[in-house]
Amino acid sequence: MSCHAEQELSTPDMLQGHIELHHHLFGYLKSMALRCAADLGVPSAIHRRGGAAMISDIAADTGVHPAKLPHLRRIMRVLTGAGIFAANDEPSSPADQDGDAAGETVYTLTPPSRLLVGDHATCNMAPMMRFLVRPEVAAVFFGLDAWLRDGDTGAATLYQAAHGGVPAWEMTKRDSSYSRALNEACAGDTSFVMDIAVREGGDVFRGLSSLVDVGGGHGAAAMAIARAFPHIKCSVLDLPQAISEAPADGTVNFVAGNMFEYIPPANAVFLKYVLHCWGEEDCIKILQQCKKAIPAKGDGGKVIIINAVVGSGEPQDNALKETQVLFDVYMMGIGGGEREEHAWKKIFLEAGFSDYKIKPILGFISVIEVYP
Ligand SMILES: C[S@@+](CC[C@H](N)C(=O)[O-])C[C@H]1O[C@@H](n2cnc3c(N)ncnc32)[C@H](O)[C@@H]1O
Repeated sequence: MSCHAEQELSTPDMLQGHIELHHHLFGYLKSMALRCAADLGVPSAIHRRGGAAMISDIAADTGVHPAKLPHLRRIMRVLTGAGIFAANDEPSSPADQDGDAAGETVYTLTPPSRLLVGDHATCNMAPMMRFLVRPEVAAVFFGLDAWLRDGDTGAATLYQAAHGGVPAWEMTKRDSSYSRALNEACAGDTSFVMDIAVREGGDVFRGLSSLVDVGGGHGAAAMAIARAFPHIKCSVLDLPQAISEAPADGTVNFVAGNMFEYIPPANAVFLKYVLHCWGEEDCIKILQQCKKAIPAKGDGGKVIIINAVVGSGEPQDNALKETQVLFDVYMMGIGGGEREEHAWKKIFLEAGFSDYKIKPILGFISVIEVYP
């Protein structure tokens, strides 16, 4: 039996549709190839060779077995096609992969692979690659259609539906390797975003003498703030499973606790990438606790949020819009979502705050100051 489309589409349209479907269906191979290159340290290897390297150099520097050189070439070919690396003379067909000509290919870095050079201290995004393709994370989205049809899940998130009812932040308690991978991913991303936040939105920290980073994980944001503004006494509040593995170097004070119950007092509460993990009601509860922790209206207290504000920032190109949509679906999986300004405003007002100010710093990522 032929499918419906075969009777309706011209042959060129069928071919095009077939190609595009495969492009999307194999999309996960790009994610896996990217994770592989990040784990092998390919971007750093190219960087150490002065920014340009042949496949044999990359293999030698990353510990790839010489017998696997043709396979590494295939991976590099996928990633070059995806814009992660650039190549001077990319082989034109898979049949050329093992030929001599392919041996001459010189790979260079592009902006995305430059973000994968180095370690945490130098803004490394590699831990995020590792985390986002973990089986526990990918598994969340396998049940999407069933979850959408199911009206009986009550408050259960897609994450819980995929993990036998266990919420995301309970999983970090049960599985220390998952917890470590998440915290390392957040720390890598944070060191990158905080560089920009301090540069573009640093004014929000001026005049503060103390700050508590709520849901601050391993303290990367608090440490960045303490480095840029040494007079601010910075603390981090997070769940015990995150705090127990935090690298305490004395720069910031770590407190294990639950933000729904108590937040230690400070001039300002800082929340980076926390509220988009939660639905509206939970955000209001968290912000009510934040309000109790800061000085009252007129006494300089505020909440500083770093999160996406959908539709904010410069006019958006398609890649940025698509990234925003993907972030939103990912957060939906955990039980939250990305918000437009009107949704943020509703939450702030319902939590008892009187005003707010949004400053876009990186695409749709903004610094939001919220005042009692
Ligand atoms: C997406 S991560 C963001 C981490 C960090 N702020 C960043 O931007 O890198 C969310 C953090 O919230 C923490 N968290 C979740 N539930 C919490 C709770 N009830 N109390 C305190 N922290 C919590 C998690 O452990 C995790 O570190």
